[in-house]
Amino acid sequence: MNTRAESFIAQAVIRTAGYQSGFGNEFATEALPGALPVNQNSPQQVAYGLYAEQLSGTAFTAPRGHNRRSWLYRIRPAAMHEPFERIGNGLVDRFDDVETPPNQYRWDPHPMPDAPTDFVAGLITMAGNGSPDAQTGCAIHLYAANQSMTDSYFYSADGELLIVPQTGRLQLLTELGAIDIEPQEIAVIPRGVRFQVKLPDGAAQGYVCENFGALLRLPDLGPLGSNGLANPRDFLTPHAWYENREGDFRLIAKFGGNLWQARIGHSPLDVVAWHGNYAPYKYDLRHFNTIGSISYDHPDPSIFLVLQAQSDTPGVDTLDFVIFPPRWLAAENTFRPPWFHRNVASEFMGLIHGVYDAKAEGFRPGGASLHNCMTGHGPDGATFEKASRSDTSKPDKVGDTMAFMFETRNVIKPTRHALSSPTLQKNYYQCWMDIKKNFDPHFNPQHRPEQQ
Ligand SMILES: O=C(O)Cc1cc(O)ccc1O
Ligand SMILES: [Fe+2]
Repeated sequence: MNTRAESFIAQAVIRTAGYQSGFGNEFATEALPGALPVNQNSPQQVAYGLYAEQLSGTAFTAPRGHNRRSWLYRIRPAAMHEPFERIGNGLVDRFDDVETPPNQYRWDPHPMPDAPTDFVAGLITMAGNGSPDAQTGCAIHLYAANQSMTDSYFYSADGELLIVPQTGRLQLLTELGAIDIEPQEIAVIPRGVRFQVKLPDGAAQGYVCENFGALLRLPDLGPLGSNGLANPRDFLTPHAWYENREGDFRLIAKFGGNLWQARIGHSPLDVVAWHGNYAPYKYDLRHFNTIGSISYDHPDPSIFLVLQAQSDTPGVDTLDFVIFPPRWLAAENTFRPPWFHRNVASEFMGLIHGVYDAKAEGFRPGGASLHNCMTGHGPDGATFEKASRSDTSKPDKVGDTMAFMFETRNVIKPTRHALSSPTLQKNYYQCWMDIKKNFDPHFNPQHRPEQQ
């Protein structure tokens, strides 16, 4: 890395000291004073000799409440690069060419690579559904990287990227500014936005959900009222930041499920000013205002919904991002952990930190699990035994935890790699096999424990 590049990264660190707050706001930000045009988007000549460019994330005619676009004022237009050519996909894989068994699956964390590997080379597709062509569904990737990106830049034309770090901080240098995130924070990079990933800790691992469908948004709150869950002001978008850097660089695109590469003679992170509502953002999961039962029974996990991608069917999302944060359990005379269940939806889970309250052991931070449409799952045997005998007259804190779920309308299809990976736990199903038969046809209902 040359010193010039380093000085710009240092500048990025300074600029990220503050962010613009609010979800999907109309932001306006300039790294040089007066770079934004006044009263119009596309003047005949832009200040500082910049080029005006519109970046649209929704159809031009999408209703105003859903319409997302930004105007970028940049040193060179995004069109300036050599033609793209196919490169190897690495472990970025398709998920539609292997039959999906209706089994429960769980994986240990993926090992860190030995060879130098940056964020893009470190992507491992685990599962997915739908397709970028149909603009619905998602791909679920892990990443394991030990090298910062220096001379390459990346974007996905297939979907917006929801990045969930599990170990190691990330510095996301994007066209629209720089975002720093650490485990228990997330970031969303919109479809098409070019970026580079630096690793301030030298290595990082985590999860990425690539959302092919409608843009992620905050859910309606219904009877909860006007506050709660993820509050809009906690979503942070960077200020404009740019680098004025020339060299022999590579622009890597994910397009139609494949990786493509073009030579580019300058950094595409050259946006000096921008305004609009199509921009990357970060969110600290520890700010989630968790709502739960204070009477009896464990509620549906929809109360833990952070972000949703809506489908055309009201109430049915193509993708839900749900978290299971630290919280008090106070419900009485009830089985407090997640119950046994089967759903029409499909569930891919990850663990960022601590222990997940439905699984006594085996679900490791950095690992993953998959329970597809109508596949039976729920607490493991040990968790069931403990929770069905615990004292529910006192509240209990689930303290040391941060699990999450990518929940989808359609079946989540694991990739060939995921199904053959050494990290796959072959005996996962055993966690339910020791559940005791307690059935007693002579049980006297008069003697049952107190009910609601
Ligand atoms: O399967 C899981 O562990 C996720 C989950 C959690 C919960 O609290 C209720 C339902 C559900 O699917
Ligand atoms: Fe579940």
